[in-house]
Amino acid sequence: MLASMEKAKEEGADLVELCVDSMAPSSHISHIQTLFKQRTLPSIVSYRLKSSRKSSRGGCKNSCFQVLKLALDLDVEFVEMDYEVASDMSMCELIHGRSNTKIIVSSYVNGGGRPSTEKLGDLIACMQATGADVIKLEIAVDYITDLAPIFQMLTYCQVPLIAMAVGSRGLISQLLGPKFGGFLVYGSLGGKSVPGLPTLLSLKQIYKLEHTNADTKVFGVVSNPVGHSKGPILHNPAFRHTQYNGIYVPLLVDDVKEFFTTYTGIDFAGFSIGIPHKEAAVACCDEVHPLAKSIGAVNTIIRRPIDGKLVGYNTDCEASISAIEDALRERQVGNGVASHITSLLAGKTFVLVGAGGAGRALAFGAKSRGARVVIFNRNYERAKALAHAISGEALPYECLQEYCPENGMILANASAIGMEPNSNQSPIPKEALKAYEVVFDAVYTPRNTRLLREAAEVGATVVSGVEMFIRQALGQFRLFTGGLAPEDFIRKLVLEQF
Ligand SMILES: O=C1C[C@@](O)(C(=O)O)C[C@@H](O)[C@@H]1O
Repeated sequence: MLASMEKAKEEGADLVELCVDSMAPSSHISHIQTLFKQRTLPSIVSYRLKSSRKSSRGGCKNSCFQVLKLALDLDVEFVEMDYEVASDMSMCELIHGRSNTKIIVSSYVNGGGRPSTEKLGDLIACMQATGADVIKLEIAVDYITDLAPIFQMLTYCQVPLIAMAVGSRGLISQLLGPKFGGFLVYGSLGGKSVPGLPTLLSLKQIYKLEHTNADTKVFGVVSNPVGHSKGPILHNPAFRHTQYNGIYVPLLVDDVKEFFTTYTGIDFAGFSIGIPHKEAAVACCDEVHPLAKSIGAVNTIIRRPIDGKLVGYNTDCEASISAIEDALRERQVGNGVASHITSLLAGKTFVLVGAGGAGRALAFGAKSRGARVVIFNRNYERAKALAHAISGEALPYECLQEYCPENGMILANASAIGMEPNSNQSPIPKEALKAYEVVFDAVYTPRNTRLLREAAEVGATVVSGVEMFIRQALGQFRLFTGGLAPEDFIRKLVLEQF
């Protein structure tokens, strides 16, 4: 524990929690005393009866009392105990007789479904009556929307409150804790990923929560899965660079409609929309930009400050098409062809894999530049519907590998094939790539997908999804902040991090 404490110090922790219940039954009290005395950071000494291995056999309560009393005697900064322990008469005496130590009383709430603010309020009042200085609620949540009452409690509760929502959908209970007035935030040590817990390193290096306050605007990427998104490592530093008071967080959303009808506050200011929500999110907007409307997919939603209305945009279209056009232009210049041709895609065959949100953006973009768009998608019906919408062509997915009406075509993968953890996959065999002049992959994790590697090997010009990612994010940043995006800064940052 002392070694971990040193590690926490190196990673920038302000204080650590010493979960003594994990060591108490087997360790001699003198070892615990040594730990308390030799602590090198302010500490919370916690002893949970519920998680203790011996609790059912009794005796543990004694050990709990003994350890907590020792922590109080040694003036450890915080002592944390279960509500049940704090309500015990003999503990009450200790709590009221303490000198410098602050008491955290905690309770685990697992009601199933969204907890009501009334229920939480009542619980907090009872817990406060024990003489607690700080209340901690650990809450099991099934959906990200279950966190709304917790943010309300954090905002309005008069007592210092720690909220910790358990599980991967609970992550923002930590990241947005300080914005809503939470007393402290937990992070995991050593970059270790624990569902629902940010790493301490990400708190210090990416989110820098010390800069957030009640006025901080909340932005985030609404996606499922969401862990792959590099949005947080781009937008958070960019906000700081431009001195914009915002935070950008991963939002693991199951039901996009419910998300937008739950988080209606003006502080939830803007969103990137990722897989698989780009099409469903259109219906959540009060207004949709004409381009996004014709595409039928939004990847950006902002809450308009003047009236709180949700306005949807699509920055994927311009981002992906302009990246492909730039690559074509460079290739032509490399081949000694004049560089002033404006409609580089006109008359070209543009083979698109995928007919979801990103696929729709590419299809509309390519069509608007005069390309002949041919769509392949595992779900053929969806391919046909998109082809119909843009007056393009759809072919069965099985035909992709033989499809070769001409050479010098453009291939764009807008499906998730090849995305981590399935990075050994590619939508098309290497041999078939010889028919393509430019190959684009919307997948950006990994940066160099199997498709791009193989395309480069057969001599195609490749366009990475990272380029699309950067360009769509530049567009989003402008919409989020109303100001210019620091392009050079963002490019450098993303290329360093990928
Ligand atoms: O497709 C993407 C990527 C993204 O979903 C992300 O992973 O951060 C964010 C979206 O805005 C964008 O259109």
